[in-house]
Amino acid sequence: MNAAISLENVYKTYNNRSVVKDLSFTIEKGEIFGLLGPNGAGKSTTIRMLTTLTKPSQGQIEISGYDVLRDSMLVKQSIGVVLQSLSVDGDLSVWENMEFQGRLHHIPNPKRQRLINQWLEYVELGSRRNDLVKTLSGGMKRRLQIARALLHQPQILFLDEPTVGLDPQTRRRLWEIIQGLNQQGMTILLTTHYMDEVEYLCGAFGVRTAGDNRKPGRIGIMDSGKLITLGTLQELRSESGEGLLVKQVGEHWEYLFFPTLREASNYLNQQEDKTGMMVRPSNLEDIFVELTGRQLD
Ligand SMILES: Nc1ncnc2c1ncn2[C@@H]1O[C@H](COP(=O)(O)OP(=O)(O)OP(=O)(O)O)[C@@H](O)[C@H]1O
Repeated sequence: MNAAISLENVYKTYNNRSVVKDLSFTIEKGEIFGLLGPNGAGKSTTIRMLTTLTKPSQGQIEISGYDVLRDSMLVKQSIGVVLQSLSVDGDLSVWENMEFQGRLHHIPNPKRQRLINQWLEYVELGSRRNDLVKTLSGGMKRRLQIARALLHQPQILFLDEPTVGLDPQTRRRLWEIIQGLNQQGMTILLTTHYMDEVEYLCGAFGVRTAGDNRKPGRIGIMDSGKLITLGTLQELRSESGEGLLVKQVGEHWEYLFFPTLREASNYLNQQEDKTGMMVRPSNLEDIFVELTGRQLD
């Protein structure tokens, strides 16, 4: 079995209300997987269950072949976690934050020093090692969080909305860092509200180098606690329709999916009155809105 992450009929219930319902899917080793969903869909709760921060109410979760309930220590050793809240200590220096994490994981010296150096260089914070974390920008803090999560050499990295609140340049730099980790073989599960993030990291726009045999990442969309679809960007587009006719009706827009762009164009050409109509390829946001019936905040 080559699964890095596997969920089987997982539920999470708070006060008799199931906020995650019958979740089953598998993520392969080395895969990059984007979990999308509107606010309250259950993405963070799912990440919290996968990272042993909260227990599933029902069902089975295995991480690197270890059960999250029975073998939680082994699970913790095999994962790195970057959550939404910035959990780095602002009154410590960059290096001290890394030192603290290394000691928590009982990484002996000189290996600890070597790994701290290696990961700070990787996230381009080597020159800021002695600076207090509170003097860093939001993007630098996020990079420090990633470096810290990787210090104990996990095989799987969980990122809960890694680029929220960051400017476009900083977001792109983080994408490159995340993609680089995946290219080195790291399994990555991220949640996000940003369609372009998923399209870049899990879709057709991710940079592929010559001889790069990686498969495109997969995307899961959750809504009201359930996984409503799962596949590569291309699979999701084929399923919903690759061609889209956008039509203005009064103050609203209607979206009509067609199997191909050509079929959408043919339909448009057959219309006597083409006012307020246009045809274009469908994208992830169209599919998201079609499936969840609403847009992300
Ligand atoms: N500790 C808790 N106690 C009770 N309800 C909770 C708890 N944690 C989460 N919930 C509820 O579970 C549902 C799913 O929340 P969750 O944070 O997992 O969604 P999300 O998809 O991550 O949303 P967002 O995109 O806003 O972060 C929400 O209705 C939330 O109010």
